[in-house]
Amino acid sequence: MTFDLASLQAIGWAVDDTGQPIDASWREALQAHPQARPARVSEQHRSGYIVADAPDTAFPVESLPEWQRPRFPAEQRPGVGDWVLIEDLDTAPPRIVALLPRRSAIKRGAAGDHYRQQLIAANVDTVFVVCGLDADFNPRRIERYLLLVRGGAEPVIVLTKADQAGADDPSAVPEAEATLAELAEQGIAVRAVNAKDPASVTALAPWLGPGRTIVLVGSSGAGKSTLTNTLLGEQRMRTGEVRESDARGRHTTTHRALIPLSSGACLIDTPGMRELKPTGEEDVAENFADVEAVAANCRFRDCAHAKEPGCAVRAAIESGELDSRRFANYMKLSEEVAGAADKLAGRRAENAESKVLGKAVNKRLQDKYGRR
Ligand SMILES: Nc1nc2c(ncn2[C@@H]2O[C@H](COP(=O)(O)OP(=O)(O)OP(=O)(O)O)[C@@H](O)[C@H]2O)c(=O)[nH]1
Ligand SMILES: [Zn+2]
Repeated sequence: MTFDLASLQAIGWAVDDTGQPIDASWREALQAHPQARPARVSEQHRSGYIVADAPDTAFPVESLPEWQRPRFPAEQRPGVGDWVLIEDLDTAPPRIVALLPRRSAIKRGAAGDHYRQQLIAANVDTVFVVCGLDADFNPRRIERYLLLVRGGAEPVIVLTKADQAGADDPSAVPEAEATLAELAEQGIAVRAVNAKDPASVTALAPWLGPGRTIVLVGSSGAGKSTLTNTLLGEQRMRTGEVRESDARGRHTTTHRALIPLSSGACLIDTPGMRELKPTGEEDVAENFADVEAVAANCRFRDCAHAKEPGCAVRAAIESGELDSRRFANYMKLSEEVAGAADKLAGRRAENAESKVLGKAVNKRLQDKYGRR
Protein backbone atom coordinates (compact mmCIF):
# COMPACT_ATOMS: atom_id res chain seq x y z
CA MET A 1 0.00 0.00 0.00
CA THR A 2 1.38 3.40 -0.89
CA PHE A 3 0.51 6.47 1.09
CA ASP A 4 1.44 10.12 1.24
CA LEU A 5 4.46 10.16 3.51
CA ALA A 6 4.79 13.94 3.68
CA SER A 7 1.20 14.33 4.84
CA LEU A 8 1.67 11.71 7.51
CA GLN A 9 4.92 13.29 8.65
CA ALA A 10 3.13 16.59 9.06
CA ILE A 11 0.98 14.94 11.74
CA GLY A 12 3.85 13.25 13.52
CA TRP A 13 4.65 10.05 11.59
CA ALA A 14 8.37 9.61 12.32
CA VAL A 15 10.52 7.90 9.71
CA ASP A 16 14.19 7.18 9.17
CA ASP A 17 16.32 8.19 6.18
CA THR A 18 14.80 5.47 4.03
CA GLY A 19 11.25 6.61 4.75
CA GLN A 20 10.50 3.64 6.99
CA PRO A 21 8.94 4.08 10.44
CA ILE A 22 11.58 4.40 13.16
CA ASP A 23 9.89 1.74 15.22
CA ALA A 24 10.57 -1.86 14.18
CA SER A 25 7.20 -3.01 15.49
CA TRP A 26 5.49 -0.46 13.27
CA ARG A 27 7.35 -1.70 10.21
CA GLU A 28 6.27 -5.25 11.06
CA ALA A 29 2.66 -4.20 11.51
CA LEU A 30 2.68 -2.53 8.09
CA GLN A 31 4.09 -5.70 6.54
CA ALA A 32 1.47 -7.82 8.29
CA HIS A 33 -1.29 -5.65 6.82
CA PRO A 34 -0.23 -4.98 3.24
CA GLN A 35 -3.64 -3.49 2.35
CA ALA A 36 -3.59 -1.03 5.25
CA ARG A 37 -2.28 2.49 5.69
CA PRO A 38 -1.47 4.54 8.82
CA ALA A 39 -3.71 7.19 10.31
CA ARG A 40 -3.60 9.07 13.59
CA VAL A 41 -6.46 9.19 16.06
CA SER A 42 -7.69 12.70 16.72
CA GLU A 43 -10.97 11.95 18.44
CA GLN A 44 -12.55 9.08 20.25
CA HIS A 45 -16.29 8.46 20.14
CA ARG A 46 -18.52 5.80 21.57
CA SER A 47 -19.10 4.24 18.17
CA GLY A 48 -15.73 4.76 16.56
CA TYR A 49 -12.90 7.14 15.91
CA ILE A 50 -12.04 10.24 13.95
CA VAL A 51 -8.60 9.93 12.40
CA ALA A 52 -6.34 12.08 10.26
CA ASP A 53 -3.93 11.10 7.50
CA ALA A 54 -2.87 14.67 6.65
CA PRO A 55 -2.91 18.06 8.42
CA ASP A 56 -6.25 19.03 6.91
CA THR A 57 -8.17 15.77 7.09
CA ALA A 58 -10.49 14.33 9.71
CA PHE A 59 -12.69 11.36 8.90
CA PRO A 60 -14.55 8.63 10.77
CA VAL A 61 -13.33 5.05 10.88
CA GLU A 62 -14.84 1.88 12.29
CA SER A 63 -13.11 0.35 15.26
CA LEU A 64 -12.36 -3.29 15.98
CA PRO A 65 -15.46 -4.96 17.46
CA GLU A 66 -13.67 -6.09 20.63
CA TRP A 67 -12.92 -2.48 21.58
CA GLN A 68 -16.65 -1.89 21.86
CA ARG A 69 -17.06 -4.46 24.61
CA PRO A 70 -17.88 -2.65 27.85
CA ARG A 71 -15.32 -4.62 29.85
CA PHE A 72 -12.48 -3.98 27.43
CA PRO A 73 -9.82 -1.97 29.36
CA ALA A 74 -10.13 1.66 28.33
CA GLU A 75 -6.38 2.22 28.16
CA GLN A 76 -6.02 -0.51 25.53
CA ARG A 77 -8.41 1.21 23.18
CA PRO A 78 -6.92 3.81 20.88
CA GLY A 79 -6.87 7.35 22.21
CA VAL A 80 -5.78 10.74 20.93
CA GLY A 81 -2.33 10.53 19.37
CA ASP A 82 -2.44 6.82 18.70
CA TRP A 83 -1.41 5.51 15.31
CA VAL A 84 -3.68 2.89 13.80
CA LEU A 85 -3.68 1.00 10.53
CA ILE A 86 -6.83 1.39 8.50
CA GLU A 87 -8.19 -0.41 5.47
CA ASP A 88 -10.40 1.34 2.99
CA LEU A 89 -13.73 -0.28 2.25
CA ASP A 90 -15.81 0.30 -0.86
CA THR A 91 -19.09 0.81 0.87
CA ALA A 92 -18.45 1.92 4.44
CA PRO A 93 -16.02 4.13 6.34
CA PRO A 94 -12.49 2.72 6.51
CA ARG A 95 -11.92 0.19 9.21
CA ILE A 96 -9.18 0.04 11.84
CA VAL A 97 -7.27 -3.22 11.55
CA ALA A 98 -4.50 -2.61 14.07
CA LEU A 99 -3.37 -0.34 16.86
CA LEU A 100 0.37 0.32 16.61
CA PRO A 101 2.35 -0.13 19.85
CA ARG A 102 2.65 3.14 21.73
CA ARG A 103 6.05 4.80 21.88
CA SER A 104 4.81 6.71 24.90
CA ALA A 105 1.57 7.03 26.81
CA ILE A 106 0.64 9.89 29.10
CA LYS A 107 -2.01 8.60 31.45
CA ARG A 108 -3.82 9.39 34.64
CA GLY A 109 -6.17 7.62 36.99
CA ALA A 110 -9.82 8.33 36.31
CA ALA A 111 -12.14 9.53 39.05
CA GLY A 112 -14.66 7.05 40.40
CA ASP A 113 -14.90 3.94 42.55
CA HIS A 114 -13.68 1.50 39.95
CA TYR A 115 -10.05 1.55 39.00
CA ARG A 116 -9.70 2.97 35.53
CA GLN A 117 -6.89 4.59 33.59
CA GLN A 118 -7.40 7.44 31.22
CA LEU A 119 -5.10 8.08 28.30
CA ILE A 120 -4.23 11.75 28.00
CA ALA A 121 -2.17 11.38 24.82
CA ALA A 122 -0.19 8.68 23.04
CA ASN A 123 3.04 8.76 21.04
CA VAL A 124 4.15 12.03 22.52
CA ASP A 125 7.82 13.03 22.41
CA THR A 126 7.62 15.96 24.80
CA VAL A 127 5.25 17.08 27.51
CA PHE A 128 5.26 20.80 28.16
CA VAL A 129 4.27 21.23 31.79
CA VAL A 130 2.93 24.78 31.66
CA CYS A 131 3.04 26.78 34.83
CA GLY A 132 2.60 30.51 35.37
CA LEU A 133 5.51 32.35 36.94
CA ASP A 134 3.08 34.43 38.95
CA ALA A 135 1.07 34.10 42.15
CA ASP A 136 -0.14 30.77 40.78
CA PHE A 137 3.38 29.31 40.81
CA ASN A 138 3.17 26.06 42.73
CA PRO A 139 6.15 23.71 43.13
CA ARG A 140 3.94 20.98 44.55
CA ARG A 141 1.81 20.98 41.41
CA ILE A 142 4.95 20.75 39.26
CA GLU A 143 6.04 17.73 41.31
CA ARG A 144 2.68 16.06 40.73
CA TYR A 145 2.69 16.76 37.01
CA LEU A 146 6.24 15.47 36.64
CA LEU A 147 5.36 12.25 38.45
CA LEU A 148 2.41 11.64 36.15
CA VAL A 149 3.64 12.65 32.73
CA ARG A 150 6.83 10.67 32.51
CA GLY A 151 5.25 7.78 30.55
CA GLY A 152 8.03 7.57 28.00
CA ALA A 153 8.10 11.24 27.01
CA GLU A 154 10.49 14.03 27.98
CA PRO A 155 9.03 16.57 30.38
CA VAL A 156 9.91 20.22 29.87
CA ILE A 157 8.80 22.83 32.39
CA VAL A 158 7.49 25.89 30.58
CA LEU A 159 7.19 28.83 32.92
CA THR A 160 4.86 31.37 31.36
CA LYS A 161 4.31 34.99 32.34
CA ALA A 162 8.06 35.55 32.66
CA ASP A 163 7.30 39.11 31.54
CA GLN A 164 5.22 39.63 34.68
CA ALA A 165 7.43 37.93 37.19
CA GLY A 166 9.79 40.82 37.79
CA ALA A 167 12.92 39.27 36.37
CA ASP A 168 15.18 41.35 38.62
CA ASP A 169 13.26 40.43 41.77
CA PRO A 170 13.35 36.69 42.49
CA SER A 171 11.46 37.16 45.74
CA ALA A 172 8.44 38.14 43.61
CA VAL A 173 7.90 34.42 43.10
CA PRO A 174 8.46 32.60 46.39
CA GLU A 175 10.07 29.20 46.08
CA ALA A 176 10.80 29.63 42.37
CA GLU A 177 14.56 29.67 42.82
CA ALA A 178 14.68 26.56 45.00
CA THR A 179 12.40 24.74 42.59
CA LEU A 180 14.50 25.67 39.57
CA ALA A 181 17.63 24.42 41.33
CA GLU A 182 15.89 21.15 42.14
CA LEU A 183 14.73 20.69 38.54
CA ALA A 184 18.22 21.43 37.24
CA GLU A 185 19.60 18.76 39.55
CA GLN A 186 17.13 16.26 38.08
CA GLY A 187 18.24 17.23 34.58
CA ILE A 188 14.82 18.53 33.61
CA ALA A 189 14.77 21.36 31.10
CA VAL A 190 13.08 24.57 32.20
CA ARG A 191 12.28 27.52 29.96
CA ALA A 192 10.76 30.80 31.07
CA VAL A 193 8.74 32.53 28.36
CA ASN A 194 6.24 35.21 27.66
CA ALA A 195 3.60 33.01 26.06
CA LYS A 196 2.20 35.99 24.15
CA ASP A 197 5.49 36.84 22.44
CA PRO A 198 6.57 34.79 19.39
CA ALA A 199 10.23 35.82 19.84
CA SER A 200 10.22 34.59 23.44
CA VAL A 201 8.54 31.32 22.53
CA THR A 202 11.40 30.40 20.17
CA ALA A 203 13.08 29.16 23.36
CA LEU A 204 10.95 26.04 22.85
CA ALA A 205 12.22 25.38 19.32
CA PRO A 206 14.48 22.45 20.33
CA TRP A 207 11.37 20.38 21.02
CA LEU A 208 9.36 21.49 18.00
CA GLY A 209 11.26 19.88 15.14
CA PRO A 210 9.60 18.03 12.23
CA GLY A 211 7.84 14.81 13.20
CA ARG A 212 7.84 15.69 16.90
CA THR A 213 4.68 15.47 18.96
CA ILE A 214 4.08 17.70 21.95
CA VAL A 215 1.32 17.80 24.49
CA LEU A 216 0.61 20.70 26.86
CA VAL A 217 -0.53 20.07 30.40
CA GLY A 218 -1.03 22.52 33.20
CA SER A 219 -3.71 23.99 35.36
CA SER A 220 -6.36 26.40 34.22
CA GLY A 221 -5.03 29.87 33.49
CA ALA A 222 -1.43 28.72 33.19
CA GLY A 223 -1.27 29.92 29.58
CA LYS A 224 -1.75 26.76 27.50
CA SER A 225 -4.15 28.35 25.03
CA THR A 226 -2.03 31.47 24.81
CA LEU A 227 1.06 29.40 24.10
CA THR A 228 -0.78 27.25 21.55
CA ASN A 229 -1.95 30.34 19.68
CA THR A 230 1.51 31.87 19.65
CA LEU A 231 3.04 28.61 18.42
CA LEU A 232 0.42 28.53 15.68
CA GLY A 233 1.10 32.11 14.67
CA GLU A 234 -0.69 33.09 11.48
CA GLN A 235 -2.00 29.60 10.91
CA ARG A 236 -4.25 29.89 13.91
CA MET A 237 -7.58 30.13 12.14
CA ARG A 238 -6.74 27.69 9.43
CA THR A 239 -5.32 24.89 11.54
CA GLY A 240 -6.78 25.45 14.98
CA GLU A 241 -10.25 24.60 13.76
CA VAL A 242 -11.86 22.33 11.24
CA ARG A 243 -15.05 22.90 9.40
CA GLU A 244 -17.23 19.88 9.10
CA SER A 245 -20.50 19.40 7.32
CA ASP A 246 -23.29 18.13 9.49
CA ALA A 247 -26.21 16.01 8.26
CA ARG A 248 -28.06 19.06 6.97
CA GLY A 249 -25.06 20.31 5.06
CA ARG A 250 -24.33 23.14 7.44
CA HIS A 251 -20.79 23.95 8.36
CA THR A 252 -19.94 23.74 12.01
CA THR A 253 -16.62 24.54 13.52
CA THR A 254 -15.40 21.77 15.73
CA HIS A 255 -12.53 21.47 18.07
CA ARG A 256 -9.64 19.39 16.86
CA ALA A 257 -7.02 17.66 18.88
CA LEU A 258 -4.11 17.24 16.44
CA ILE A 259 -2.66 20.58 15.49
CA PRO A 260 0.18 20.72 12.96
CA LEU A 261 2.65 23.54 13.59
CA SER A 262 4.60 25.32 10.86
CA SER A 263 7.83 23.96 12.38
CA GLY A 264 6.72 20.47 11.30
CA ALA A 265 5.83 19.39 14.81
CA CYS A 266 2.39 18.34 15.91
CA LEU A 267 0.62 19.62 18.99
CA ILE A 268 -1.95 17.55 20.85
CA ASP A 269 -4.57 19.67 22.50
CA THR A 270 -6.10 18.05 25.57
CA PRO A 271 -9.28 19.11 27.26
CA GLY A 272 -8.63 20.93 30.54
CA MET A 273 -7.45 18.67 33.33
CA ARG A 274 -8.77 19.64 36.70
CA GLU A 275 -7.19 16.82 38.63
CA LEU A 276 -4.25 14.53 38.03
CA LYS A 277 -4.63 11.26 39.89
CA PRO A 278 -1.86 8.65 39.68
CA THR A 279 -2.47 5.38 37.85
CA GLY A 280 -0.29 3.39 40.26
CA GLU A 281 2.37 2.83 37.62
CA GLU A 282 4.37 5.98 38.42
CA ASP A 283 7.96 5.85 39.58
CA VAL A 284 8.11 7.85 42.79
CA ALA A 285 11.79 7.02 43.37
CA GLU A 286 12.77 8.46 39.99
CA ASN A 287 11.07 11.74 40.80
CA PHE A 288 12.18 12.01 44.42
CA ALA A 289 15.66 10.52 44.29
CA ASP A 290 16.91 13.27 46.63
CA VAL A 291 14.31 12.43 49.29
CA GLU A 292 14.90 8.69 49.02
CA ALA A 293 18.66 9.18 49.27
CA VAL A 294 18.19 11.01 52.57
CA ALA A 295 15.69 8.43 53.86
CA ALA A 296 18.17 5.65 53.13
CA ASN A 297 20.20 6.99 56.07
CA CYS A 298 17.42 6.60 58.63
CA ARG A 299 18.36 4.20 61.41
CA PHE A 300 15.32 1.98 60.83
CA ARG A 301 14.64 0.63 57.39
CA ASP A 302 10.89 1.02 57.87
CA CYS A 303 11.21 4.48 59.38
CA ALA A 304 7.96 6.43 59.03
CA HIS A 305 9.94 9.65 59.55
CA ALA A 306 7.62 10.61 62.41
CA LYS A 307 9.04 10.09 65.89
CA GLU A 308 11.66 7.41 65.27
CA PRO A 309 15.11 8.02 66.72
CA GLY A 310 17.87 8.41 64.17
CA CYS A 311 15.54 9.71 61.45
CA ALA A 312 17.71 11.22 58.72
CA VAL A 313 14.73 12.86 57.05
CA ARG A 314 13.77 14.94 60.09
CA ALA A 315 17.41 15.86 60.57
CA ALA A 316 17.69 16.96 56.94
CA ILE A 317 14.55 19.06 57.25
CA GLU A 318 15.83 20.70 60.43
CA SER A 319 19.20 21.49 58.86
CA GLY A 320 17.46 22.97 55.81
CA GLU A 321 18.94 20.39 53.45
CA LEU A 322 15.47 19.05 52.61
CA ASP A 323 12.41 21.22 52.02
CA SER A 324 9.66 20.08 54.39
CA ARG A 325 6.98 20.89 51.80
CA ARG A 326 8.71 18.80 49.15
CA PHE A 327 8.97 15.98 51.67
CA ALA A 328 5.29 16.26 52.65
CA ASN A 329 4.35 16.13 48.97
CA TYR A 330 6.58 13.08 48.49
CA MET A 331 4.71 11.32 51.31
CA LYS A 332 1.31 12.32 49.91
CA LEU A 333 2.12 11.29 46.34
CA SER A 334 3.74 8.03 47.51
CA GLU A 335 0.55 7.19 49.33
CA GLU A 336 -1.61 8.01 46.32
CA VAL A 337 0.57 5.93 44.00
CA ALA A 338 0.60 3.00 46.44
CA GLY A 339 -3.19 3.19 46.81
CA ALA A 340 -3.68 3.20 43.04
CA ALA A 341 -1.16 0.38 42.62
CA ASP A 342 -3.18 -1.74 45.08
CA LYS A 343 -6.36 -1.13 43.11
CA LEU A 344 -4.55 -1.93 39.87
CA ALA A 345 -3.23 -5.21 41.30
CA GLY A 346 -6.75 -6.01 42.52
CA ARG A 347 -8.19 -5.43 39.08
CA ARG A 348 -5.54 -7.58 37.44
CA ALA A 349 -6.25 -10.43 39.87
CA GLU A 350 -9.98 -10.05 39.20
CA ASN A 351 -9.44 -10.22 35.45
CA ALA A 352 -7.25 -13.31 35.76
CA GLU A 353 -9.87 -14.93 37.98
CA SER A 354 -12.75 -14.19 35.63
CA LYS A 355 -10.73 -15.69 32.78
CA VAL A 356 -10.15 -18.89 34.80
CA LEU A 357 -13.82 -18.94 35.81
CA GLY A 358 -14.89 -18.41 32.23
CA LYS A 359 -12.80 -21.37 31.12
CA ALA A 360 -14.21 -23.57 33.90
CA VAL A 361 -17.78 -22.67 32.95
CA ASN A 362 -17.07 -23.34 29.30
CA LYS A 363 -15.59 -26.71 30.17
CA ARG A 364 -18.62 -27.68 32.25
CA LEU A 365 -20.97 -26.68 29.44
CA GLN A 366 -18.86 -28.64 27.01
CA ASP A 367 -18.90 -31.73 29.23
CA LYS A 368 -22.64 -31.47 29.68
CA TYR A 369 -23.76 -30.58 26.18
CA GLY A 370 -20.75 -31.59 24.16
CA ARG A 371 -20.33 -28.10 22.83
CA ARG A 372 -19.35 -24.65 24.00
N1 LIG B 1 1.65 38.68 30.38
C1 LIG B 1 1.43 37.39 30.13
N2 LIG B 1 0.18 36.89 30.21
C2 LIG B 1 -0.01 35.59 29.95
C3 LIG B 1 1.06 34.71 29.61
N3 LIG B 1 0.56 33.47 29.43
C4 LIG B 1 -0.77 33.56 29.64
N4 LIG B 1 -1.13 34.83 29.97
C5 LIG B 1 -2.49 35.29 30.30
O1 LIG B 1 -3.02 34.43 31.29
C6 LIG B 1 -4.42 34.20 31.10
C7 LIG B 1 -4.71 32.71 31.03
O2 LIG B 1 -4.07 32.15 29.88
P1 LIG B 1 -4.72 30.94 29.05
O3 LIG B 1 -3.84 30.73 27.88
O4 LIG B 1 -6.16 31.18 28.78
O5 LIG B 1 -4.57 29.76 30.09
P2 LIG B 1 -4.93 28.20 29.86
O6 LIG B 1 -3.82 27.42 30.47
O7 LIG B 1 -5.21 27.93 28.44
O8 LIG B 1 -6.22 28.02 30.74
P3 LIG B 1 -7.44 26.98 30.52
O9 LIG B 1 -7.92 27.16 29.11
O10 LIG B 1 -8.45 27.38 31.55
O11 LIG B 1 -6.87 25.61 30.80
C8 LIG B 1 -4.77 34.95 29.84
O12 LIG B 1 -5.32 36.19 30.21
C9 LIG B 1 -3.44 35.18 29.14
O13 LIG B 1 -3.44 36.32 28.34
C10 LIG B 1 2.39 35.29 29.55
O14 LIG B 1 3.40 34.60 29.30
N5 LIG B 1 2.51 36.62 29.81
ZN1 LIG C 1 13.20 8.55 58.94
